[in-house]
Amino acid sequence: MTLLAVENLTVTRGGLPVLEGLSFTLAAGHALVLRGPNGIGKTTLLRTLAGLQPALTGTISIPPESMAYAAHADGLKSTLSVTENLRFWASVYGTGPIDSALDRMNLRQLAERPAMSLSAGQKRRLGLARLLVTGRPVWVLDEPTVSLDAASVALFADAVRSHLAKGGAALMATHIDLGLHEAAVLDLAPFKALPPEEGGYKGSFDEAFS
Ligand SMILES: Nc1ncnc2c1ncn2[C@@H]1O[C@H](COP(=O)(O)OP(=O)(O)OP(=O)(O)O)[C@@H](O)[C@H]1O
Repeated sequence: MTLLAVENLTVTRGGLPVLEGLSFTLAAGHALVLRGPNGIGKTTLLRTLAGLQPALTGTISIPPESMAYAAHADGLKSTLSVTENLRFWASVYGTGPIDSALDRMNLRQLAERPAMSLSAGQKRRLGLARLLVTGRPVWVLDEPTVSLDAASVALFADAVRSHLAKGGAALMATHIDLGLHEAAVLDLAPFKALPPEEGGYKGSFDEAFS
């Protein structure tokens, strides 16, 4: 079953297309890793899918509300404890107990600590635990393992696997090997938008006057 279908998408940054003509599907139980050099547009694509910016052209089959987006800013409430943060998110998403998220991301020992007192990697673990309480089927993750040590990367990979096993899907931009060998890879290089002088971006100035 397809959970996410993207068709002929063009995404922009600073008003200019960065990726164009992008189509792909993501089925239940599958993970897709976005690859491409710095600046190709991975973050821009994920932000567009998450509804944080509009696409220039194309269609996205599901609304942002079906996705759980996690990026560099973790969206944590710094004065709330780890437990309170997770309870807060569980109430926002209308889901239930947070115990399994605490355990899965190895946060039990830190449960009463305010988020602001956590290390960068611990904050990242809390950010990933948030995904677990969203109950949303499609995870959209931008560099999810930044600051994580090897043990935490393994915890994260386990959490993704378990999400896939329950019929979820994950789309991830990452430069590191997550050890998720079942994940497919989408190379974004062929979708790099051409600058207008090389025949790219059909909505160019000249065309507007033709
Ligand atoms: N605020 C901005 N205004 C204009 N252009 C921007 C802005 N932010 C980023 N860009 C440009 O948009 C392009 C796509 O950036 P994006 O962050 O999506 O790439 P990325 O593939 O995620 O890169 P990385 O691997 O370094 O995280 C880059 O060429 C970048 O320089």
